[in-house]
Parts: sequence; structure tokens; C-alpha cells
Amino acid sequence: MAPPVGHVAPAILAETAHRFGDRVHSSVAMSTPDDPSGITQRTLLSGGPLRPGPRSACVVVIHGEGLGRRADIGAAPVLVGRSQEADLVIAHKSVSREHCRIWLDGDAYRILDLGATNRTRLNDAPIEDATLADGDHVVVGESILKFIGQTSVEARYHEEIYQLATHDALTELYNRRHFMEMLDKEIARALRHRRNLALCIVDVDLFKPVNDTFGHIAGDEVLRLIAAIVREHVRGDDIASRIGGEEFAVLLPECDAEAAKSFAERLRAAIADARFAPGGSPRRITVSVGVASLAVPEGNRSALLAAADAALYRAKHEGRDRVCVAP
Ligand SMILES: Nc1nc2c(ncn2[C@@H]2O[C@H](COP(=O)(O)OP(=O)(O)OP(=O)(O)O)[C@@H](O)[C@H]2O)c(=O)[nH]1
Repeated sequence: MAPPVGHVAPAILAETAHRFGDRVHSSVAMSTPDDPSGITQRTLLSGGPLRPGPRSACVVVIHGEGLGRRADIGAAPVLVGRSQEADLVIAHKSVSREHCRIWLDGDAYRILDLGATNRTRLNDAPIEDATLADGDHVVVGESILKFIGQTSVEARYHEEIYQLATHDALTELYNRRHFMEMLDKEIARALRHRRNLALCIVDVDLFKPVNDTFGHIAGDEVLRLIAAIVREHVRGDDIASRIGGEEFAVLLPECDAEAAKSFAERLRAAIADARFAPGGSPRRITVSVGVASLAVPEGNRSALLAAADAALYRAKHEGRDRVCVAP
């Protein structure tokens, strides 16, 4: 049975043991209908979601609400505040909805207090506006942010902490906690701009027998492969996550129920067509998918999750390996 939406598998809770510094490319065996000769060697992106190339300066929450959260300061200014519309959301009552703004001005990074009730403080002095230097501490309500310049040697360390805090170690998709934060943000955005938002919950069918027959390690490999297929199917703005043991979620901004159903159907078919080989034995693995779209303007997180979960339950009940859409 699909676990309830609030369920977090123990394996997920143990995820922080993973070390992102030891990334290697791992090859896994999977054959597809396009590869009639048999096994296709696929290379998983186990280098993970770290972005290559020059990194931008960023602010990282190092204390208080939002711990570990980070915002890159690129071409667009970064709004820090309690509002879900902020680029760096710190959902605490000590933080104003629009607390301060940080941006790149020529070669300098600047910060401007936006009239916050608790004034923005830089290295403990209240400011109106100021220029930031590497390592500066920005106090926003009861949270402390650290400014990390483009060339800071600390940047890599903070990137890794950020990855650990936001990604699932097994699949390198977003973890449940981060997904829920992004879900709140996307819901706020969709409601404000009256845009579509759809959610797919993807649950592996009859996964327990896979574990029972081939062992947990082979089961983990199946989960990794499913995650790789999910990753192949999402677009740039979509948000994919492992939200439970054998449960994934994909959030599709600006997608109506019909388009989300087509996406889910393509994903379901791709997984069903890929021949997995846990423990070296070819085996068909399927998923069931529940799809729901946000009701505008009165929708909310729990209603959306409950609707997708109910649709998933129906897909399981009607025989698995299928997509059901919430009414
Ligand atoms: N290998 C592995 N297995 C996991 C992980 N997390 C959860 N599981 C297993 O996933 C299985 C889920 O089984 P059930 O919830 O009974 O559901 P199911 O067998 O997939 O059946 P349906 O959902 O009804 O199709 C259990 O055997 C869990 O131990 C994980 O991180 N790795």
C-alpha cells in the first residue's frame, strides 16, 4: 500500500550519512525496448545536482529559522523576507514580509533595508544600505545570514551543506522537507498570479516483494533508476522529489490537469517499458500515479496533497500501473 502522505521512511531519515564529496559515476544495468540487444549501460548522474562552472556569491542562513537555506545573488536582486514571494523565505514572525534586498551593483554586492520593523543589521550594526564583504553577517529578525563572496573558499563547504540539507542521498532528488517548502512557495505563486499548478505522486508498485526477493541493496538500485527516469522526464521548472521510501512527487508549475496527466502517463510508460534487473534478474517494475491540480483561488497545500494521494489510492485500487486524476 502507498504510505500516507505524512509518512517518512526511516531510510530517508538516515540520509545525512551520505557524503557528497565522494561522488563517482556509477554504472547500472537497465535494458529498454530501444535496446533489443539486451542490457544498456546507463551512467547515473551521481555527480549529483551540484552545478558546475563559476559560482555566484550567495547568502546562507547560518542560524535560526531557515537554517541551511541559500540564495544565489546573480543578475536578479534577492529579496529576503517572510513572504512566500521572497527569494529567500524566512518564515518567522521576527522577519518582515519584505525585510531587505541584496543585489549586484557593478562589482559590489549591496544590501538595502526595506523598512523592516526589526531593522536589518550588518555585523551587529543597524543599516539602511551598505556594501557587503565576504563573510559579513546579516541579521534578519532572529536569523543570521552569512554573505559568501564569489571567490570565497567557504563557498564549496556551504554548497555541500546546502545539498545535504535539501537533497535525498539515495536518489539525489530533492528531499521531502525541501519539496514541501518549494510546494508552499509554488502554491503561493500560483494563487497570486492565478496560474495552474499540478502535482503528481508516483508510488512504486509491489516494491516490498522486490526487497524481499532481491534484498534492500537491489531495491535501492531500483529506486535510483526510477529517479533517473523521473529526472529525464521533467522540464527545467518542474520540481522532482523523493518524498517517502518508494514514493516520488513531481510538481508541475503552469500545468493543467490534462497536461499533467500526459506527463504522468509518459513517465509511467517509460518506467513500465524499462526492464530492471535487481539482483541480476530482469523484472518489470511499474508505478501508480495520482495527479491533482491546485484549485485557484482557494487551494492549499493539504488539499492538493490529499487530492493527489486519493487519486494515487484509486490507481492502486484499480489494479496499479496506471495514472488516476483527482476530480
Ligand atoms: N530498498 C528500499 N526499500 C525501501 C525504502 N524505503 C521503503 N522501502 C520499502 O518499500 C516497501 C513498500 O512496501 P508497501 O508499502 O507494502 O507497498 P508495495 O509492496 O510497494 O505495494 P503497493 O504500494 O500496494 O503497490 C517496503 O518493503 C519498504 O521496506 C528504501 O529506501 N530502500
